[in-house]
Amino acid sequence: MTSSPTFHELADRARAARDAAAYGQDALISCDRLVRIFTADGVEVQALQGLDLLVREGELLALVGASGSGKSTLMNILAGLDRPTAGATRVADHDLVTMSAKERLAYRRKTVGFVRQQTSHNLLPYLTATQNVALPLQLARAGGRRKARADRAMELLDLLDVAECRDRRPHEMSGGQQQRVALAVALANDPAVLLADEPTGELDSHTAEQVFAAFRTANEELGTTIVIVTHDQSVAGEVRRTVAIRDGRTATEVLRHSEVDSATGEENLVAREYAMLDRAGRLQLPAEYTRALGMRDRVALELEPDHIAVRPDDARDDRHGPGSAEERR
Ligand SMILES: Nc1ncnc2c1ncn2[C@@H]1O[C@H](COP(=O)(O)OP(=O)(O)OP(=O)(O)O)[C@@H](O)[C@H]1O
Repeated sequence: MTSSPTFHELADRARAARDAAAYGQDALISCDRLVRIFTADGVEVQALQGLDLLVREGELLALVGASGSGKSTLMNILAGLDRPTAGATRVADHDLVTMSAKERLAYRRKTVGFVRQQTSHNLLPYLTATQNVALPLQLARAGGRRKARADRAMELLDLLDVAECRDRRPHEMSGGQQQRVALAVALANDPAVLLADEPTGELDSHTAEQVFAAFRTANEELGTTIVIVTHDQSVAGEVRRTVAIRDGRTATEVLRHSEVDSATGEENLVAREYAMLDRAGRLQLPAEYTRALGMRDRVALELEPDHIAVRPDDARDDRHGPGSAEERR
């Protein structure tokens, strides 16, 4: 039997709860129980169902998930293009729920950059690469005079390895070049966060690799925090953190770190899968795991000294089932 806590223990617990950092305090992006409900033809679709996500400054993170799991909905909210139905979300100290229309416009121009899947949606067709990159600087009234803006544009095109496209219009560039120029446009105002929704979705694998390398360069050289939605396994497998969304919630995460093999001296990327535990204690187990063990509806739990064991329901028969004679007693 557990003894009742002493007065001092209770006082310590109260102090610890008070001093505990508020959720997401240190994060650059924080999504707290985000809900987004769409109503189409009288039917409600819950695109986000209490999604929690924290992203630290400087991270390069991949978001993966089946079609319809809520990835684009989340990206549109983070980009300031849409509002959640409920929940809280902050990006670089901007509260995306209470923001006024004017603040929202400034947020979209200065705080976030966005790269879309469709190459044709990212660039203005009648402007050259340099002019496309200089435009957001002009709109944000940043970047100084015309010459200074052109210099900044050239610097970015150079960094992303598309300097040769400086005087070309989009139709004179390949799909991969267009996406790298689009990345330069999105980075022009030095955004705190760069969002990309399937930026390599229309490209062949070799070109996709080059475009992804440009994202990595932006992250490493400019320190930009990047969130990329992708179906591309080679992208998802190369970042340090991949977050999987399922049914409008963050379900699992894969974290990767380098380890040096002591025998060969070779550096390998080691991956480990984690499940997300929300503040209500809810956990989503990967479907492959529960299917493999035939788990559904109810599972057996055991608290061990250093872990919690989750096992198939061993009482799934009439004697012990819900409403059984034993339970009713
Ligand atoms: N404007 C809208 N009106 C009604 N339903 C919507 C709207 N936008 C999204 N949905 C629905 O919300 C759910 C999540 O959609 P979302 O586009 O976020 O998924 P996704 O994970 O990005 O999918 P995909 O990988 O196919 O792009 C889907 O069921 C979708 O049909």
